[in-house]
Amino acid sequence: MPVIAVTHPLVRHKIGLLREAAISNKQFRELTHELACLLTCEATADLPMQAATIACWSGPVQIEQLAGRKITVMPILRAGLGMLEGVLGLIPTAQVSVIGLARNHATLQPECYCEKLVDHLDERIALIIDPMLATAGSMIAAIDVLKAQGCTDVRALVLVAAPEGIAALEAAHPDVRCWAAAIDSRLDEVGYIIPGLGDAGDKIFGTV
Ligand SMILES: O=P(O)(O)OC[C@H]1O[C@H](OP(=O)(O)OP(=O)(O)O)[C@H](O)[C@@H]1O
Ligand SMILES: O=c1cc[nH]c(=O)[nH]1
Ligand SMILES: [Mg+2]
Repeated sequence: MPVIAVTHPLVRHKIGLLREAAISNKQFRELTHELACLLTCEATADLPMQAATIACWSGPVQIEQLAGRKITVMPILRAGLGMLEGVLGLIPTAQVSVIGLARNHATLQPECYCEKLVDHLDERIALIIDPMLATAGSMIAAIDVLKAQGCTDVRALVLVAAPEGIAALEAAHPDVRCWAAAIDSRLDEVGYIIPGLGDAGDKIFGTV
């Protein structure tokens, strides 16, 4: 099942706070940051571990370390930037691949205006971050870019997903798992998620 609803009580509580119409930019940013941390825990729960021996104060001790492939985090500009520090706070050695996608308001198709990827994507796990999965056009375009560079383990973290976007993502990239803090009811006639959050980019950056 590519889209996984995260049902942790802290996630459910914070998503509820995020829906408040009168929320300030500061509060929206803070909650987005906190939710990104919580989603990161869920999306990395199966990372492989390896044993190592270190010098502990009491003598040699066997510990566990993260093993295997390195991670790249890919924020989808702009709104994905609101989740970046939350992910990097838990995975500080991750490298960041940036993609700028703006949804055309008439066609709802994503238009790419920036792409700066790290190297060796075929050896990395990718965590794409974006608060909103609406039609999923933006997420699918970001995954297309990563797969074209050979990335084989792509994961996505979103705050709110619409059923229409989930269906489109599952059809386009059935191998990609997506962790969502909430799955909402539907899209409206102009492609906004209902009940949703409104325009996440505007709320994070203070634009209208
Ligand atoms: O699933 P989709 O239908 O593609 O819609 C979701 C996209 O729309 C929003 O970005 P937007 O294009 O508004 O850009 P912004 O982050 O700069 O505000 C959002 O952050 C997603 O990237
Ligand atoms: O509901 C939506 C849909 C797309 N982008 C947003 O920021 N919000
Ligand atoms: Mg926007």
